[in-house]
Amino acid sequence: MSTVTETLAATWRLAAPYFRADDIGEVSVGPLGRFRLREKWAGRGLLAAVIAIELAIVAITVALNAWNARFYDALQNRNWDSFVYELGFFCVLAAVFILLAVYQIYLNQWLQIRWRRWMTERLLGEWLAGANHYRMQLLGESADNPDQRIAEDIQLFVGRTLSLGVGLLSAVVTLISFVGILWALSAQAPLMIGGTTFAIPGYLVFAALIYAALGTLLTHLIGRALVRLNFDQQRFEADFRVSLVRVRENAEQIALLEGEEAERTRLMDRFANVMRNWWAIMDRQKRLTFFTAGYSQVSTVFPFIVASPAYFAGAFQLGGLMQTASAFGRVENSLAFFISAYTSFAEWRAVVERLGGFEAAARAARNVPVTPPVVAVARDGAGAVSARDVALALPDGRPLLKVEDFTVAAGERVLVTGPSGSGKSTLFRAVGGIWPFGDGVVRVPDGANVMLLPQRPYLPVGSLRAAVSFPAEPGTFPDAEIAQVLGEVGMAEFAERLDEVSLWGQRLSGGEQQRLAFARALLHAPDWLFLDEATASLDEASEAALYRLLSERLPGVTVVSIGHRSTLAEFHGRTVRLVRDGSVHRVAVASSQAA
Ligand SMILES: Nc1ncnc2c1ncn2[C@@H]1O[C@H](COP(=O)(O)OP(=O)(O)OP(=O)(O)O)[C@@H](O)[C@H]1O
Repeated sequence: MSTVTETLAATWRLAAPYFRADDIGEVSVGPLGRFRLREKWAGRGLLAAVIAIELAIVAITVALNAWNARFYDALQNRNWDSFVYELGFFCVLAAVFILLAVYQIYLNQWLQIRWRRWMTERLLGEWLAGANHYRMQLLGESADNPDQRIAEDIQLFVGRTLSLGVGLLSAVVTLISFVGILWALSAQAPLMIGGTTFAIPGYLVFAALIYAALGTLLTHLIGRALVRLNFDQQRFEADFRVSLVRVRENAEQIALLEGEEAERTRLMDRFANVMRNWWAIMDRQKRLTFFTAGYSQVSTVFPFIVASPAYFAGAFQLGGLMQTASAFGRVENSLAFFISAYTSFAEWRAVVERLGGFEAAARAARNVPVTPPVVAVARDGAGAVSARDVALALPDGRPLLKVEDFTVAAGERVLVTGPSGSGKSTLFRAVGGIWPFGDGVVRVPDGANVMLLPQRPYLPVGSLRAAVSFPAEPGTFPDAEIAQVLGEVGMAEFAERLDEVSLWGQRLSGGEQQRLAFARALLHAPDWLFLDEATASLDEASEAALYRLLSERLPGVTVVSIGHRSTLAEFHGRTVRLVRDGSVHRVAVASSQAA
């Protein structure tokens, strides 16, 4: 757990960039129309308005406090005119207060959504840029559950930072204003006990300060464990949710393997963490509430107890007593800001830590490809993809594959084989530029249009058109062209259903998904096509048909395939094998003849 200064520093790092953002945003101000201005000015303007309103509200509470004295004096003196006048005065203050309260929330929410949109865009950028999301996942735990970070934590961060920040400001200003008032009241009504006057300047202030400081300290001691507990709760909830999502995504396999019981047990195990932590939170919360509830009850009468000797000694009227009680309450309230804000403060700290951790993980992942030793991709391969003296390693540094010479000239067709786990897919990842772990340079021709088809193609949720066009936007390819390639890969019946929205990744059979991936390749027409067991789910005849289709439709394309089937060799000019060499594998035959 970080210290308070670390939390504040982390908050600053997270929050400040928005208020310095130079991108142009649009602000619509009701009937005044729309304005285009830099986002930082929209943010700063809204923040200034929120703060100004908060300060105006404090000014109204000060005015109400003075009104208290006059109003209760009017009641005590049975002064009708004064009573009516004060009622009118109150109505004016109340009307202004209502207006301020409404716009305080409205402008606050406006700022929240602009700030959140900006942060979401930035974090999404950091996460998705240059395959960073993939590297972050490889690097491990510190960036767990990015969905929660981006969807939930940003919202909480913006909301809590504003409410705590503005609340703190309001508490400080209120404190200063009412300490002044209480000080003046202490002079007006000195402390009298048993007929003796004690000349303690500002005794009401000290009574309020000691009372509130004691409350804050005890709250901190009882409630501080909640920081860790809230942090863990969010994590356990997210783990549970992710496990549920995985069941949904793998419903078919779980059903076929009758793995429901195992899944139920696993899910309930995850939920047990949620429960255990929840019980710990309940226990802490109970102790804290015992204290805070008791404290707030005592607070109702405490100022009267402190000020009553002066009242009963006749040092001031009912108005003075009520004003004292109200000022006392304000001082104590603003000092005890942390008491009521304790839980949200704890939650906020947890959010700041998670977001800070996520940003740090994104930075670390971004640095991996630029901190040697790395596997770099140079776009200077003269007509060939080549890896010479490249060592591929696992993310933890363990060596995986030695590549003395792996060269594929443009137009070649090469099959890569080797035992499971020898590093074939990892070799492709290195060529694709997403595997920086290891040492050496992979050279790819400048401007080469490379496409990789994995065994399980990714099909985004949406229309079939979007699925087949990915990674291009739907609409990039004319429907007629999509229909044609679908027909060519043996999926003619789907040409009518391009608008249909579905979880295509779950609905289509494994073989259909692989056909769809080939359709995608035909649409994008790359110069270099890397197929990682991309036909493994198809029967041999269909596999042969797809390879023949590739030759016809993309005659110049270079094809590098990973595959285990011997029948694949006939579609390739040569085979490259990965063989075991001690504890690692190496590319053994750089250019054997076709098997
Ligand atoms: N993110 C990772 N963290 C740790 N180990 C990994 C990671 N990714 C891959 N590996 C390991 O690296 C080795 C090579 O994996 P790779 O997928 O390249 O093998 P492969 O030759 O393509 O295997 P297969 O033929 O079974 O698909 C495997 O032992 C795998 O467990």
